[in-house]
Amino acid sequence: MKNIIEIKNMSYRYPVSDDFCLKNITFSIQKGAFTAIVGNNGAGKTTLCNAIRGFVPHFYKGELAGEVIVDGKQIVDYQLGQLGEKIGYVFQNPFSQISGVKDSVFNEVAYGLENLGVPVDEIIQKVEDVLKLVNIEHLRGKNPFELSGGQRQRVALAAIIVMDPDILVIDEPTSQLDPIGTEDIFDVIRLMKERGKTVLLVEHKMDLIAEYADNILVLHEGALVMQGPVREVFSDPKYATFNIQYPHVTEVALNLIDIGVPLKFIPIRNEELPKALKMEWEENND
Ligand SMILES: Nc1ncnc2c1ncn2[C@@H]1O[C@H](COP(=O)(O)OP(=O)(O)OP(=O)(O)O)[C@@H](O)[C@H]1O
Repeated sequence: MKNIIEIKNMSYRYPVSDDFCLKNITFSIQKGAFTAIVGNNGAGKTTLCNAIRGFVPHFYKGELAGEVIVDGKQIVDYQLGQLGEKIGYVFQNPFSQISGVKDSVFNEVAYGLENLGVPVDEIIQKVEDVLKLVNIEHLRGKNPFELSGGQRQRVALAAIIVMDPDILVIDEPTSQLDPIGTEDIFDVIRLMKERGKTVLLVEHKMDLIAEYADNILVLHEGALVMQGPVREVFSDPKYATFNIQYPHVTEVALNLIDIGVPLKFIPIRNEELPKALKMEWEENND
């Protein structure tokens, strides 16, 4: 499978800062993969997303070293507009994403397509499909500024999905949502993956990462300290050294191991803990 994103020895320093907030980062992402970026506050997750979508260095100047390659082309050789068509970016703060010039959710979601000059009947069809997908049909007539944070997060996601970009970079899409709303958003993201989209997601909810993502990048103080399939990273004792959350079930399992309860493997999804206990028990009682 082709690498759609390649980062080679990338370092970045913001203009006003003395220190590099991203340090010598190297990784690649295959087309169609769902990758979660995790790390403590200030680790550099949002800055890394901004480097991938070209805002570093096109918008935030500063000092960039190394290479950022998207779909075979260096990021510095793209126009920001070209990158905007290829990469849909959903902001951490849904309040930043609302355009402020549209008076209904329907028109807000249609806005990007209108700017591209897409024929009206096509716009209507696409917006209807996406409103249904993200489960906000009932909000179509509402003013985006009257919505709750969670509703705005859905509208922001819809406004990006409707543009049909190859890559989705999503920064904490569920911070304003309750557990049900959160699961709904992850279902939409899963659907995007099934449609062949490459997804990069910053998220603190590790249970959902364990459930849905393929790979994890672990950032710590600007360095990429671990990368690999979700199960490998959560099961690696090195992960514990960064004081980042685990999936709840993994936390419970590690506590059990600590007090001397052996497990056949380290579970990362809820349904796996009984399995790990049962396998261990059966092996010892044959
Ligand atoms: N515009 C900026 N100018 C200068 N420094 C910045 C800027 N934006 C972020 N930083 C600094 O860069 C570092 C990385 O910040 P970043 O927002 O990328 O981290 P993060 O992992 O996304 O954190 P959080 O989980 O809190 O969102 C931090 O030390 C932050 O203070």
